[in-house]
Amino acid sequence: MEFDPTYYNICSTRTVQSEKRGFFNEFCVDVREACGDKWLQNYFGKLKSNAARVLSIFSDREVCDPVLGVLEHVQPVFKQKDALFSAQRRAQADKLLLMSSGEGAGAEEGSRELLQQALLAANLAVMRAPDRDADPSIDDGLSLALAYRSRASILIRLGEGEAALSDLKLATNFGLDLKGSGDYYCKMAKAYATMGEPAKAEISLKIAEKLPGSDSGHIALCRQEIASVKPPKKEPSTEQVPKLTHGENPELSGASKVVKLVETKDKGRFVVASEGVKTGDVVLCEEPVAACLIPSFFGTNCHHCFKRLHTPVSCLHCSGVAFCSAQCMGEACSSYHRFECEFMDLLIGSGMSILCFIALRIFTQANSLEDGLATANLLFEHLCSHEEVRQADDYLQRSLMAGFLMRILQKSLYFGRRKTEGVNPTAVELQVATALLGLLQVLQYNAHQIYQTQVTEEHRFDGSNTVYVGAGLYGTGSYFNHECWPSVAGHFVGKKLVLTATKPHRPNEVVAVNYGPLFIKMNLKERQRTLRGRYSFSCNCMACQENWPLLQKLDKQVRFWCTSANCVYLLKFPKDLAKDVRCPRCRKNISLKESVAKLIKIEELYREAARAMQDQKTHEAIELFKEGIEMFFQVAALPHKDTLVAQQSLLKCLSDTGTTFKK
Ligand SMILES: C[S@@+](CC[C@H](N)C(=O)[O-])C[C@H]1O[C@@H](n2cnc3c(N)ncnc32)[C@H](O)[C@@H]1O
Repeated sequence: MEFDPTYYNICSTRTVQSEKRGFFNEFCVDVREACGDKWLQNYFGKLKSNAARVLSIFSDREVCDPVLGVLEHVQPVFKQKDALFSAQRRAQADKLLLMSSGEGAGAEEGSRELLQQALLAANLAVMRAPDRDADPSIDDGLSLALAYRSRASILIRLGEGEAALSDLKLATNFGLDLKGSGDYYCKMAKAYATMGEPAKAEISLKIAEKLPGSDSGHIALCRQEIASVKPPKKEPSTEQVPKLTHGENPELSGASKVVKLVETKDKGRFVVASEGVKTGDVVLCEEPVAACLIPSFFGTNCHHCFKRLHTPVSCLHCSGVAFCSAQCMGEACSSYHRFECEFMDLLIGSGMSILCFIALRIFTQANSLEDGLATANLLFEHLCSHEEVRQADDYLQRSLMAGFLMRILQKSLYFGRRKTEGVNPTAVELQVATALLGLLQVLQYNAHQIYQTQVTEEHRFDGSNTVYVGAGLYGTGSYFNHECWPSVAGHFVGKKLVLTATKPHRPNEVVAVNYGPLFIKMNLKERQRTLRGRYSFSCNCMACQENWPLLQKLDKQVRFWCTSANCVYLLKFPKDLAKDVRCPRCRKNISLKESVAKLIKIEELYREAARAMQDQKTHEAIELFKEGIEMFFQVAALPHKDTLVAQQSLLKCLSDTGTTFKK
């Protein structure tokens, strides 16, 4: 397929700027107008290195004025804390909690509804409350601690003891002197009771009794209440980190020993089976080098581990991001978030893509500036960036983004206190901007979308949905090439990328992922256009070579392998099973009776697996699909409608063992 530069540019632009909205777009347009075509094509477009490009945008007179002019104005823009708002939400939460206790018998539903509303208000109170003593004019500087305490009471009523205990602990951490109060130990006792830990509940009550001036009446009432507590049934987590089949490959971190890396001139480096891979083998289980949550999920998912939020814990300085636990908050705030915190709304408002967030994160999460530089340079050196197809416009846009991100780092004191407030980069700042430009190039071709599965209350599969919550860069995951029908299924456990074989692979057979265009949904021409534009290659996979039809146009046809030893020829379903067929390749007469019998067995396995899915027996379904698919590839080849559906269903089941959430 011909290279289409206009389409390539549209695709490429999207990887820097996710939306037309946002000031970064205007910034690019202004710079583009100022520099003119001649300079862009004849000078900038001919520069040979990222260092030269970055230096050029800061120093060439054709562009430096608008560049410095805009970057000069970079200032913190973030969601501030608001103690008054927090106190109001807390009062609302307390009132709703009180109202829920007033609901009479038989009004359990209504009470639960009120408690859920109370929890929402308390969550807002937590998110907007400033750190201890940051605003002493309201709540004596204790808004945050009070918000946690209020939320703990609601959680106890909701039967969520563990979360309540964590909030009580946070309330004391943020300044409430609760340890001398009988009420605190009574709350702890109730929390333990809902967790099914009566011994710990009793110890808490005993402590309450021993406190000076303890209210024995209140404690007795509490004991009574606890006696009638029925700990709610806890749904066991279905999330599992699988083990790599045959252990980790010492030469390919995160990958199994059943695969290896090879390289060819036309396909670059890619992963193939080493000895042979069976259906269901786990070939990759890898943490990202860096991963970022998409901004539209900042209110619903943990900024650090991407888990769905229930009782958020806030950053102590901004209200823009939320964490699922104090631990995630601590890890993020002592690392990348301290640099990103005050600039989050500016970054979002710029309209930059998720890939730009990842580029920035590689620096903000590093232990030191030197580590950040080393990681970024290594990634640029090792991952594909397709410098050969990049146009001058594209380089300019990416260089401007690199400059903007470097400016954010300057303003967030990533480089320490600077001698001047001006933008003009120092030598090391230029190195960072250069490395950022390199990252923006490799991320375009190597980042992975991160998914979670949304399941309904009623059923794990019926009505389930795949939700794209973030993106990440995976060191080994980046070496998997594409095919229009992948041979592995990808799912995520948190941010871990797991790839599982969905068919058997012979030694040296490509282990391929899918970059988006699937043959079952998109025709050959569209796929080729997308892959050319987005990933700069022409696909030559079997689905493309043989131009397999879309799933809806696929009939029930199946092609069987010739059964004579070492012959690799595909034969149509025989017209008369009683008769032998002649293979045109090996010229032998063979019987396909056994192959057809196996196909009948395979179809039965697929049906059993589908029934297991209907009964929500995920692991049973996985085993049945694995057995059926493995058997299919012994006797026949794709495309075969039922096997394609079985492979897709296997992916659904595997995703169900990863990160899922209920709405
Ligand atoms: C994520 S990287 C995969 C690793 C890459 N082959 C390398 O050497 O670094 C994506 C790039 O690999 C190449 N690629 C992926 N699948 C391919 C395929 N089926 N045929 C040819 N090139 C492919 C394209 O250049 C694409 O932009």
